Amino acid sequence: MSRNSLRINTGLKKQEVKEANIQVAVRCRGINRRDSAKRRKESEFSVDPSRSQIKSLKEHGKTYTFDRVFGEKSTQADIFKEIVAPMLVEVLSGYNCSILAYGMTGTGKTYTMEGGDPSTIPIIVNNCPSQDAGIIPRTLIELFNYLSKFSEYSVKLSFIELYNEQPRDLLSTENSSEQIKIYDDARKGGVVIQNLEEVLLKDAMHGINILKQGSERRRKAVTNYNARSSRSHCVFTITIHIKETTTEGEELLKVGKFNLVDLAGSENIGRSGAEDAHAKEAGSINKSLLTLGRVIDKLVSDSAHVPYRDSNLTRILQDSLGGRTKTCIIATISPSRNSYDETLSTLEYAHRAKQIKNKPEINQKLTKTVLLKEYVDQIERLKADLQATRDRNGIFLSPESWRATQDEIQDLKASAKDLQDNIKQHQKENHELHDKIGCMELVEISNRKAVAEFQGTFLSMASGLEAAISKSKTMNLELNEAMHNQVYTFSDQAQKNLIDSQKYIDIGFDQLDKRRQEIEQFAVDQNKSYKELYDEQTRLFLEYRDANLEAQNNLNSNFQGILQGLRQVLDNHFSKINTCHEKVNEEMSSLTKVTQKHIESQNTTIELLQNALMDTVTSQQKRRELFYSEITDKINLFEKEDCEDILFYVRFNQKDHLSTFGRSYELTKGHLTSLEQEPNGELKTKLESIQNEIKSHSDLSITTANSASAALTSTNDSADKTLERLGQEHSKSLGTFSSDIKKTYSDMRVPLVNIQNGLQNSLIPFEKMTREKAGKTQRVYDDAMSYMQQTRNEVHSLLTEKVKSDVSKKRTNSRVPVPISVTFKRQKIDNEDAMSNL
Ligand SMILES: Nc1ncnc2c1ncn2[C@@H]1O[C@H](COP(=O)(O)OP(=O)(O)OP(=O)(O)O)[C@@H](O)[C@H]1O
Repeated sequence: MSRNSLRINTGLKKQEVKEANIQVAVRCRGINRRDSAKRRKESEFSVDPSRSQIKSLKEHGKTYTFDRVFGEKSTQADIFKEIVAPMLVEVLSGYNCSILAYGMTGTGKTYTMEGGDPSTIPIIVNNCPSQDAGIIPRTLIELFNYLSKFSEYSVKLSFIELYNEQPRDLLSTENSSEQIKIYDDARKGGVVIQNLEEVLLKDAMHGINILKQGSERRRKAVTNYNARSSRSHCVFTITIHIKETTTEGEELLKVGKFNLVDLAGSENIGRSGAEDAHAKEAGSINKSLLTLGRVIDKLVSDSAHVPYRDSNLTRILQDSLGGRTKTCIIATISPSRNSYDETLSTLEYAHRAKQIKNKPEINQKLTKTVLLKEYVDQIERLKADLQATRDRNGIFLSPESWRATQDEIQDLKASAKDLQDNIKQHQKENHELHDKIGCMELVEISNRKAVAEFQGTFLSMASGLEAAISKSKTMNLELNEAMHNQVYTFSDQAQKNLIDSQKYIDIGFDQLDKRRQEIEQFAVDQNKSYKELYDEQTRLFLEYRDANLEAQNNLNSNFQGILQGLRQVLDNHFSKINTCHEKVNEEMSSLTKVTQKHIESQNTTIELLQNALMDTVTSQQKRRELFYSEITDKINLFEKEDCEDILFYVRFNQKDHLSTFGRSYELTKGHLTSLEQEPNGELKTKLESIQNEIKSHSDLSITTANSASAALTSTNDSADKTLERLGQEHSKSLGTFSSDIKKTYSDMRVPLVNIQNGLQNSLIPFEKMTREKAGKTQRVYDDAMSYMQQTRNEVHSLLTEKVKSDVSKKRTNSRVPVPISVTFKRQKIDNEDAMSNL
């Protein structure tokens, strides 16, 4: 083991460098026993390792994308394979690399870096890392496996913690925390940790044992979130030298450094249950993490001044953040609902850090001669110191040590300057605060006025509340007196006070509940009797209705009987009419047949007569034509002989002949007419007799039909009348029935409405009383709340004054009490809800 000064970034040679973003991975562990039982099941984040995303499931929740996301199923081996192994390769090529585990307390930083609790879980099983072994043991095993190929190498490690901002060597056997110093090397650049022990490792197991021992010495405590909560930041550094021989035969040393940093957990002091010294630890942890956050912000915003010097943590990590180191941050989160805010803040923090750009540079390879020269120089320097001390009295230093001391002084001066800058900044902030306080004081005055007015009404409040208020006042006075020393306890007292008020309000609520139960019982009873009454009325109504229905049914069946009889009479009539009709039809068809025969024989006779007449006419015609042709021939002959006398004679004869012929023609015609007329007269007579016969049959049918129809009509009329009468009787009985029902309804309605009104009226005073009680309780509660708020404001203003006076007192680093924010949850008593429950 050698005590040395560890240079965080040494031996870097100038080279073309490319900027590279810090890699950020997020690991979400599974739910464990300590996560709040209520909220264990449903996480408010969805973790998607395949897309390297984490999404808040709340409304308007953000989605965060990282370089890698590991879900609860990811193993230690996965983390090593995907994050650490590639970085180890970089270290072995001569880069400085850092892995930082950051996250809320209890989320698995130490588990990720070191592994499970080594007192219960073995780190090595069968010469292999156990399932729970973390990054450090896996790195050591993998490193020595790799180095076994080389003949000459060295692996050194150092292990320090920063507890309450103070560095402490976890490898030192002495209680030597005072001896470690962190300062800037003005000449070579970088941060130097003086007097740090470095152990030369023989093998991986050696390194793992050292890790175990150092880890045991690390400060731990039990918190609500973690049974072995680390209360310090710790840096485990592995420095590797590998000898290489160039083609020219020159021996070179390749240097790589691996910083494995397990940061203390950020925590909500109230919820982690940290008290007294642990609250102070937590405050210090949060402070250094806050500085880390500010450094990240400044780096991201490319600010000219990055406040690395504001905390030892950021000084040590200076090269890993925005420097020449390759860095990866593993942000650990819990899936528990309880940790939603902390998880969100870790994700925001990690997301911002993703934008930091480093400029990784490979370390210059050292030649054996240079290294030997460095060692020889160091020995010479130490010798010179020893000699100088031996030769003279007092403290004497060699020029080298003198220069180192000078460096340290320079560093201290730079720190002092930074502090002065900080003081100026704080002064500026103080001025601004002062102005704000001025404004607040004005508000305070008006508040006091309002409070004074309120106190007037407040005094007239119920006696039970007065007791609680006077108790609060007493507690407030006590608080004011003890405020300087008991700021931390104020929260508890205020809480108690609040609990007392809450108790009083709870009693009020209990009474209100009781009263409500009584009213509900009353309402139930009323409802019961109302229901009984209603059931009775319904039963009576149903009985009455059933009786009426029966009567109606009887009436209906009687009516149906009568109707049936009437229908039968009608049916008889109709069958008689039908028989008549059939007879008439039969006679009509026989008459039609006879008539048809007469007509046919008549037609034959007419045809015969017409033929005979035609024959007579034709022979007459022929005779006349013959006669005419004889006459014509004779006339032609006489005309040819030109004999007037003869012609005259002939013509005279012809005239005779003609008149003779005319007479015989008229005779024939008359004969014909008589012939024509004779048969026509017979036929007519016959036809007339047939027609008469038909008419008499038809008249008989019509008479029969008319009498049947008249009988039917009279039957119908009498049936209609009977029906009308029955209908009138029925509607009359129905009218009586319905007016009876109406009357029963109206008789029932009045008592029912009265019952309802009675119920309503009986409820009104209860409603009013409940409303008043609820309103009164709300007012009492509001008054108590505003009084508590005023008390809080007073405490706050006193604290502000305290802060001012502390700042003005030489602006020393004296501890300024952290104002505790007391928030009172306002519970609204919903009158509407209270009433609706009735
Ligand atoms: N991925 C995981 N798988 C199994 N157990 C885990 C895992 N992460 C954490 N744990 C367990 O959760 C508990 C808390 O883990 P750990 O001590 O590593 O948290 P931490 O972040 O280092 O807390 P603190 O900041 O308080 O030191 C331990 O019991 C640890 O074994």
